[in-house]
Amino acid sequence: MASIVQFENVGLRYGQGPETLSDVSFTLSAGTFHFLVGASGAGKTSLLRLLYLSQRPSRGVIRLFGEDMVTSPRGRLPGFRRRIGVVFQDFRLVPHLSARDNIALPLRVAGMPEEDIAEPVGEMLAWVGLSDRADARPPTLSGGEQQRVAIARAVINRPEILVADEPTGNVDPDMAERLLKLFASLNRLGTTVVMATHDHHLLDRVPDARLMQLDRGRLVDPFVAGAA
Ligand SMILES: Nc1ncnc2c1ncn2[C@@H]1O[C@H](COP(=O)(O)OP(=O)(O)OP(=O)(O)O)[C@@H](O)[C@H]1O
Repeated sequence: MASIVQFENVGLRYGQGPETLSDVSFTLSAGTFHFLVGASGAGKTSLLRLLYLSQRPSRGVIRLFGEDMVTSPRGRLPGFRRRIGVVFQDFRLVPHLSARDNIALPLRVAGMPEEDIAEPVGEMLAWVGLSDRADARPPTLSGGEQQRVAIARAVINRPEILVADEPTGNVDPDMAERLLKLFASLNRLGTTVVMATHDHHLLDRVPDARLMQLDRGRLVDPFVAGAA
């Protein structure tokens, strides 16, 4: 399988502080599913930020889609970012847009004709159980509902890479399993998934998922979930 993500001796330092991530090296094959785990403060969100290109490393090499992201001209980064779906820990929904229009955003940005947008958005709303909240704006939604809108927005255009930071942190166990199934079906269609989670119950729910474990900014040797 071709590799879609490669980190080589990546380090990240915020300002003049100590390194938050050190000597992080790994390769993800296209179409794989990875859980990212580690104690609070271990560097999970920081690693994901590097992966979805909102942060540049202080050292090392990051290759996505076979291209070097560190030396790539800044003007090309938005094009790469559009191939990556992101579920942010704090959702980052557009507050004045309805749930429906938040979910439709990636399709509009990609230039999909307006008449083709309603159907996939309706399907996604149903998938995340929010058909009856389609016209609600984020400030009037609960945390769990906002999280589901954020997930629907991240996956609607079937990104090549899906990066999700604690995507089940605000939902009940049944909804967490349902959302995980959504990620797994997207993964079966070819999307490479990296999902940070504190929820260890979910780890054996995705067959063949691998575990990436961070310990104080360093990656512990990966092993297959469930085998440990
Ligand atoms: N923008 C920032 N500026 C300075 N320090 C930061 C910044 N973001 C994160 N850090 C620091 O980097 C370290 C790792 O934080 P990070 O959020 O990546 O951990 P995490 O594993 O995602 O934690 P959690 O599970 O609590 O979300 C922490 O010590 C944090 O204080």
